[in-house]
Amino acid sequence: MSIALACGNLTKSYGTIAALRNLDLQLEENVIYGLLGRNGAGKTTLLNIIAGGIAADSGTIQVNGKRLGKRELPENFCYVRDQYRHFGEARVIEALQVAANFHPQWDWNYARELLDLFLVDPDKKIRQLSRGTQSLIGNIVGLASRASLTLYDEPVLGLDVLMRERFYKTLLEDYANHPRTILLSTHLIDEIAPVAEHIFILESGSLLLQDDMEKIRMSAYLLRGNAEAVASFTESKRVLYHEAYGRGTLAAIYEQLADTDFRQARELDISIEALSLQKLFLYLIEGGL
Ligand SMILES: Nc1ncnc2c1ncn2[C@@H]1O[C@H](COP(=O)(O)OP(=O)(O)OP(=O)(O)O)[C@@H](O)[C@H]1O
Repeated sequence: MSIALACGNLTKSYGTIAALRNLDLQLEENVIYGLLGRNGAGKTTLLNIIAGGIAADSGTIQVNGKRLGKRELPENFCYVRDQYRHFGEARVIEALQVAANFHPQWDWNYARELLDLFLVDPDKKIRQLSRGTQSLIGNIVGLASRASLTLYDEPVLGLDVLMRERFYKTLLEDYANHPRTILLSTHLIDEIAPVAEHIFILESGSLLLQDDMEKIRMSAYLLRGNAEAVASFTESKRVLYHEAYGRGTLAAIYEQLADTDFRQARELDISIEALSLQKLFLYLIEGGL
């Protein structure tokens, strides 16, 4: 696998606020990534720096092995955020024409299909559209640009559940036919779990956890049982969070469990339940590491 994007030791502060702290992050070619983090974790700052919108205080960004200069844009990339509401008086079709000029792999047939699919009237003025429909224009640009590196900042913000599902389904279908590197930042954590192949969790400008979604599914568990039994079971395991209740203990762990572990848990009368990505996120943030 080759590396599409590598951020090395990125640091960015706004006055006394450290938005990114020595962040290292790599994206492999043709993988869908999820970027999670609570408000103010540094997600938008990271995406803006990669997209050349703001400069990092220090650190490097390499795209396909080539180091980017300050505010230099990656080649063949697309950054989708809520900028379309600033197009105000322009019509949807005019905004797409502007986007098409910037993206060498732009597919007009596909863009028209997407306008139909997402029920967006190309002749409407952008200011006449609802907030959710304005977000959809960005998503149409992200899809139709077919850029080899696409960054989405909160692409489903303001979309109803039907349009969110439709967006993720369309993204996956198009990605299967036109593989590319995609980084999606979102607060709707459980919706990203079936879409992303690898997850980054940012907290206070640093990576708290990153792993393949498959590994996360096989490693995030919630245990409940007698306090001593849980303590003995988790002795050499990565415990994210634990809490006493009555005479028992609840523990969230991050560890791939073997058959022998499940057998031991049964013998110790410990219940094991898989944690959703959202629950894992909550325990990580609440419990630290
Ligand atoms: N232009 C700015 N001036 C001052 N502080 C800023 C600026 N932009 C971001 N910050 C601060 O930097 C930190 C990271 O912000 P950032 O917008 O990157 O977080 P985020 O993870 O995208 O948050 P959210 O999920 O709420 O959009 C926050 O503490 C924020 O207040």
